[in-house]
Amino acid sequence: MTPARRIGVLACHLAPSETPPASAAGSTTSLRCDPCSSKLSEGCPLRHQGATFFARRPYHSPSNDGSSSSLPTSRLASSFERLIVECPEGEGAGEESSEPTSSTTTHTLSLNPTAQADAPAPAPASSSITTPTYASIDGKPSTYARVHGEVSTAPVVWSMVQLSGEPFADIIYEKSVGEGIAKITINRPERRNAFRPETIIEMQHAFSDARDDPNIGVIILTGQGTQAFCSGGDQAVRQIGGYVGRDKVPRLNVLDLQIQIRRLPKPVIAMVAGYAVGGGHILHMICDLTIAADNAVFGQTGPKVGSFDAGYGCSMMARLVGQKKAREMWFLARFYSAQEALRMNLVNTVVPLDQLERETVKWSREILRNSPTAIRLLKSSLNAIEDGHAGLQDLAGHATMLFYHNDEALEGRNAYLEGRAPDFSKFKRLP
Ligand SMILES: CC(C)(COP(=O)(O)OP(=O)(O)OC[C@H]1O[C@@H](n2cnc3c(N)ncnc32)[C@H](O)[C@@H]1OP(=O)(O)O)[C@@H](O)C(=O)NCCC(=O)NCCSC(=O)c1cc(O)c2ccccc2c1O
Repeated sequence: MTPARRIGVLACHLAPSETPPASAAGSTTSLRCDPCSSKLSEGCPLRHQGATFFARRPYHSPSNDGSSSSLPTSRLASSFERLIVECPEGEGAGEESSEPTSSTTTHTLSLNPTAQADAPAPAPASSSITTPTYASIDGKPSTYARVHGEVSTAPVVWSMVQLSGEPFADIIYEKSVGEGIAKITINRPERRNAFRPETIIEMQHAFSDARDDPNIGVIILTGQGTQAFCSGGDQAVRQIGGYVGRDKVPRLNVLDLQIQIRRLPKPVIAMVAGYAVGGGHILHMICDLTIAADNAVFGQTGPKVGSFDAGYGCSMMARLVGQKKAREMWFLARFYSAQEALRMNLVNTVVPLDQLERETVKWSREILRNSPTAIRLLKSSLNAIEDGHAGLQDLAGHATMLFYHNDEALEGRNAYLEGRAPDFSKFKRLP
């Protein structure tokens, strides 16, 4: 029998005495296939290779049946033929261990009695798919990792958003149900998601809504389909002076969108499949993070089509890839694979195309766990040194917002409204 592969086993809180029953059905009803959510007990119809399984109950909650055992925080690996559950004697089994340790009990459950005994084991998951959330000094989960647990990669339930006014024609705007993620999708796949003035105006409305919605903490920007994130300005509507929309006014309004994304006090993640070229390449660079599918292609085309973005398109790029490489990208206008882009620091990670949204959502959820004010200030601070007066103005605005939560600020306002001199004497002048 080919042994089932373990993709990575985290701490399992099943006590050694709690041996899972020989039938998988009873013990695995709360476990679901990570990519497709099918119940482990029923088998994954898509037979995802090397899928991880995870328990749906929240971490550290009592089990639904009222028993006192805490949730198995394991990320369980399975080949669908068999499920291996490693149960350490104590807490804190090592992650990614290849062999059971002496303090580990291994339970093997037969999941699919009809499976071929000599069926090939699934390929091990690429390390880029399961971006490790927590490193530790000894391979064992740190206290922080145990408290926070793994980030869920369960699929998001998206709900379409329609704002007042005309329905969106060039974009799709969605929000996750019960989570703080918004997704803006350029929806012109027949033009490789090239943007025209109307596309940009719709994106501006959606970004503005996501900025103002206090429930939204992360925004994903992407393109419809797998062929392109965005191929830049629609050359078919480019005329003298800019790109022309229904109102016949030539515009370069993507420049306003760049500023909007840059100034938005929430992280924006570019989720890139296929081509991110021309003005589309600059859009992904402006985003705070870029998650690339392995079919992604990056590059500038401007010099080939008689255009250039000498604003963020140059300064941002030079910061990301360095001056020499930026000159290469612009002067030669070559295209670069996702792996090359990773090596050039243009993107944060590369994942298989079919894992793209899953990984992007995982990153989003990881951000959403953290302090929104810390994230807000960090984005502004990371921008500030590059953005000169505008960057300082943005950072200073956040300082004012925080000060407005403070009694000292309220004393000033109250004194004014009450027609008296403010008494700031009780506020300490800290070192
Ligand atoms: C993106 C491609 C490399 C994809 O190649 P592929 O072979 O996969 O697909 P096709 O070439 O057959 O494309 C399918 C279909 O889409 C049309 N299309 C694709 N991109 C565009 C586009 N940008 N504009 C208009 N139409 C586009 C294509 O014509 C096909 O249509 P059919 O009817 O024939 O089916 C490749 O398509 C490609 O290289 N595209 C052009 C990329 C490009 O040059 N973009 C513009 C760069 S300039 C720019 O974006 C820009 C915009 C601004 O607003 C600025 C503002 C201020 C300063 C600078 C700006 C700026 O530089």
